[in-house]
Amino acid sequence: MSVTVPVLEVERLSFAYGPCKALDDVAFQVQPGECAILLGPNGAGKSTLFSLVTRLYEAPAGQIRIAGRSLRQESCAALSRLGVVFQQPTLDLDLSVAQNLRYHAALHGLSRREAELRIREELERQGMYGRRDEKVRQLNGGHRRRVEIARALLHRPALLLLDEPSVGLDVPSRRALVDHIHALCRSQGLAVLWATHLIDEIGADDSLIVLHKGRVRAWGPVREVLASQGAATVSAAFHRLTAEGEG
Ligand SMILES: Nc1ncnc2c1ncn2[C@@H]1O[C@H](COP(=O)(O)OP(=O)(O)OP(=O)(O)O)[C@@H](O)[C@H]1O
Repeated sequence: MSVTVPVLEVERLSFAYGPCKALDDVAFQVQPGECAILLGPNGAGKSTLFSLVTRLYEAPAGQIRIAGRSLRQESCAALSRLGVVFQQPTLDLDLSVAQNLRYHAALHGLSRREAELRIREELERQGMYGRRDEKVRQLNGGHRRRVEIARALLHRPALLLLDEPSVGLDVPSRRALVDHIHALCRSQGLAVLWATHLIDEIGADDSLIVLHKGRVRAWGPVREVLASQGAATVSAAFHRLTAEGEG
């Protein structure tokens, strides 16, 4: 019997900024092909968790494994399996789409030939290959996001981290982004950890990780979290889970 290694394993993770406990004994897993939505009110600890998974900060307590590799003990191997789209766009506006992607491919040590093949593949997947020679400045927000996703997937990560990537997008661009990410999970077996405030971005087959005041209040498939809270909607379950401990 084959055992699937989780793409992301977070175990007993805690982190504090001085006296302020930002994460307290956080644990969850994301499996291949799973889209896990990280929901939490302001200050819940989402950015701190992302900073630890991307190794911007070192976790003093707990363990993070990406595709079975410990972020602490095998950090290069672990990080090479990670793609990230930050909330703030990070493309160079004065370079073309292809130039931005080539730069990223070089950082990941891809050969020129391999880089060109993957750039084509990822941009075609996003319907952006015909625009590869345009400067990023000429693209609208939705198209820039697509380029960022193509870039994050260029080195074929097992795990894609999305930090509120739909902020600032209009409704059709947001819908297209949500559909696209879900299609990638299904077709590529990509695992996604997606931080969002927007409950309408959640699909029926996604899983939820609800973080509040640094602790995981619920983790599991959407329907199980709804059932555990006796809630009809994600919004109602979220309000129940995050009202606890207020005041
Ligand atoms: N650099 C810092 N120094 C001190 N405290 C911090 C720092 N960054 C975050 N915090 C605190 O840590 C806790 C978690 O913050 P974090 O930014 O991770 O939450 P978040 O869920 O990302 O919030 P938001 O949705 O508002 O971005 C909060 O109480 C916050 O005030």
